[in-house]
Amino acid sequence: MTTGPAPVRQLDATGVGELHQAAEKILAKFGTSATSPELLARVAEVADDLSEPTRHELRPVDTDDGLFVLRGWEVDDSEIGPTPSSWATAGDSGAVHDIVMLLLATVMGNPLAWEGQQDGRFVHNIVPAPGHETEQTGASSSVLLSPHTEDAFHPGRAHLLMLGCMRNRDNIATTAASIRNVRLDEAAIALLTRPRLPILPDDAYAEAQGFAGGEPARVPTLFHTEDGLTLRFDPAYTPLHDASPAHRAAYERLEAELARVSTAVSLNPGEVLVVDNDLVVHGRVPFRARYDGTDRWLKRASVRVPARRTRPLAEADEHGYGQAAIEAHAA
Ligand SMILES: O=C(O)CCC(=O)C(=O)O
Ligand SMILES: [Fe+2]
Repeated sequence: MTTGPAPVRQLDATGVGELHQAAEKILAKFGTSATSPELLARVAEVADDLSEPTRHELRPVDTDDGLFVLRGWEVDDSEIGPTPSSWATAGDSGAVHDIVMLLLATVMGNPLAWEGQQDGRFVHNIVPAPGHETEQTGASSSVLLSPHTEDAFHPGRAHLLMLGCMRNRDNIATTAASIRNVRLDEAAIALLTRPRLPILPDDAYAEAQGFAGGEPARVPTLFHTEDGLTLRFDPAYTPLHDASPAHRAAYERLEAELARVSTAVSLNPGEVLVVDNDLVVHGRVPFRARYDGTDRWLKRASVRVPARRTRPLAEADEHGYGQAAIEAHAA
C-alpha cells in the first residue's frame, strides 16, 4: 500500500463562511440535524444559493484516483464534545457538521438514507463501538476493514461516499483503491463482468440479512461504461466458494491488484474525503479503540447522482433484500 497524496480541493474563506452561516442558521431554526421534509427542503434551497467557487470544488471526481479531499472546513475539538460511544447514542452530537455534510452532499447530488441503518439518518456517525471490534462495519476497530463498495448488496447504493472527519488523534487511515489504476488481463475482466456471484447484505443491515423474499441476485463485479470500468465489490459478503476455480482466481487477482494500488488517507478534523463509489473501494486500517471520548469520529453521507450511467441496467430488477433507499430530495 502506498500513501500517495490524494487530490486536494481547497474551499476558500468565502466558501467556508457561507457554509458555516447557512448550517448554523438551519440548526438554529430546526434545533436538530435529524431530518424532516422541511429541513431537507431548506437544505436544498440553501445549497442552490452557494457560490460558484464553492460549487466548483464540489464538481464530479475528475481523476483516475476516483476521489478527492475537500479542505478548509474547520472543526472545533472542544465544541463538538466527546466522541459518542456508538452511533446509537450519538443523537445530535456535532449536529452543525451533519448539516454541512448535507449541504455539500446536496450540491453534488441527492443525499441518501436507509430505513434499516442508523435510524434512517442521512448523516451517519462512524465511531468504534464496544463489542463490535472485529466486525466488517464502520463500528469495528481491531481488524482491517476490508476494501469494499459501500452498500454493495443494493442497487440503490450511493454513487458518492463522503467521510467528514471530526476527530482522528491517532491518524488512523481510510484506505482507497481505484479500479482505474488496476492492471488486469482481458480474460480476468471477461470473467468478472459476468453475473455469477451475489453480494449479501452486510452486518449493518440485520433486517436485510433475514430477507426471505427471493434468491440473492447474481451480479457482475466489473462493468464496462463509456468512461471505463466500474466495480461493485465486497469480498467479505461474497460467497466466493460458489464460484468456479477460474472465476475465483480472477476475483482474487482483482483483490490483489486493488491492494497493490491502494492508498492510505488519514483525515484531519474538518477534511472531507469524497470517493466515487463506482470506481473506488474503501476500507480502514486496524486500530486500538480508546473508548474514553477521544476516539476517531467520522461523519458519513451517501449521495446519488441523477442520470449517471455507471451501472448495469439489470440492477433495476434486484429486490435489494427488502431494504429501501430513501432520497432526500424528489428526483
Ligand atoms: O472508517 C473509515 O475510514 C471507513 C469506514 C467505512 O467503510 C464507512 O464508513 O463506510
Ligand atoms: Fe464503508
